[in-house]
Amino acid sequence: MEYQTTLFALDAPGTAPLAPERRVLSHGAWVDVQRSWLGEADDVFRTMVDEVPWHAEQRQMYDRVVAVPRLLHMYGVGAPLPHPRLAEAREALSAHYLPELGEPFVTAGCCFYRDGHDSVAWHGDTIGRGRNHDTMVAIVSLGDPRRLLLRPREGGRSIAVTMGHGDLVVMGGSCQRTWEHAVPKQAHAGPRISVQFRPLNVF
Ligand SMILES: O=C(O)CCC(=O)C(=O)O
Ligand SMILES: [Fe+2]
Repeated sequence: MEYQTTLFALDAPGTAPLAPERRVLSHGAWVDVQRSWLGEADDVFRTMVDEVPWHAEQRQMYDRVVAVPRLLHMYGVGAPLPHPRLAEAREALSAHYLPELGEPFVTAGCCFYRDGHDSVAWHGDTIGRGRNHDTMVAIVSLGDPRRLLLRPREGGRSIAVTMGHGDLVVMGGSCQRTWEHAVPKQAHAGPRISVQFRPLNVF
């Protein structure tokens, strides 16, 4: 019986068919959202907590060195991902977005937000191609829900997208250069992992 269950689980498609809903923003930016997309999200989360070689980073802020408030690991081009569902997810995203993106997703940047104190400040992923060209960053979220805030660089109202367990959120078009995003601190939050799939030369 155990054996059968395992076989079925392995046979099951890892991810639901991709049919995200698009929210068109100003300046040629957009976000796609598909709730509960990733298969076996619980198992992917647990595996990542235990097996990703998480490390802390520090950065210079004016005259001080401060801890980056989250743990990080980057799976570069060709690096095996820590769970087969993630490899499937990347393939499915590459296939679905290829006509629009023109290239595959090849890297997987991972962030571990240990609790509500961990966060990421306002920024765009503008190192490399995202500085001057349209591109995409596809985020799979695992664990506790957190808010992704987005705001136009020129000023204007921000929008919030809650990223829940297994949800897919794709930032596309000019989003990295005409908008900024952040994951703000919040009073109460359990652990959350974010996996960000990016094309070559987008950081
Ligand atoms: O936590 C997230 O999903 C977003 C992280 C992010 O924006 C980044 O690492 O560039
Ligand atoms: Fe980012």
